[in-house]
Amino acid sequence: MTLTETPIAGAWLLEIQPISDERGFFARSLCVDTLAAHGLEGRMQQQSVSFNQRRGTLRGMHYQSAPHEEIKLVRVTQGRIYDVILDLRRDSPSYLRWHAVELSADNHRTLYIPKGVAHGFQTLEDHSEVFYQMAQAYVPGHSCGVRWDDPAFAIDWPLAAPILSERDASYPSYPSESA
Ligand SMILES: Cc1cn([C@H]2C[C@H](O)[C@@H](COP(=O)(O)OP(=O)(O)O[C@H]3O[C@H](C)C(=O)[C@H](O)[C@H]3O)O2)c(=O)[nH]c1=O
Repeated sequence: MTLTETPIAGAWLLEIQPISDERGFFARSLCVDTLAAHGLEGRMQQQSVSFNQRRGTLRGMHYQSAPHEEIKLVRVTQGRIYDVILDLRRDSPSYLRWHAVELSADNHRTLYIPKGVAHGFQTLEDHSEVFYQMAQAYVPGHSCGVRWDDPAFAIDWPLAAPILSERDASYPSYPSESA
């Protein structure tokens, strides 16, 4: 498994190193000690799955508010997504910067998302399934979000007219004094 830091401080891309033979391959996709050696948390509390019927579905941009901020590992077990992380940590050198990575069942990539960084994605294929592991539990009252299309972030999404939940379509604009 290799780790590459993204332009968002503390967010890392984990890639497998397949060991192939005539049957196919085997690969390590998560190692607590390897993450710890990079100062990252590998011990997860919960895992979830998000199934998305149609290409163009957009979920995000979500995070959990203090004191329940969450560390998240995201990968794709079916299909392909355009995965976006957005730094909302005011003290971060990458504050208000966003970064996108294509995650797919074929590339087996995992994104490590630190506390304070919002997450979202848009599916690039029908029937795309996203697998999450979180180091902190889900707390409904602390589930927050910012607008996918807020000019304060100017995130480039691949497909127009996304399929959105009512909630994701109705977040307020990011307060300009914060920007
Ligand atoms: C996240 C979550 C949701 N739920 C319930 C709440 C709703 O009744 C239902 C759907 O929730 P929501 O519309 O918030 O699901 P998504 O829009 O996929 O939210 C997720 O999408 C973005 C991209 C993420 O990074 C997070 O994993 C998460 O916020 O599942 C739970 O019971 N447990 C949970 O951990």
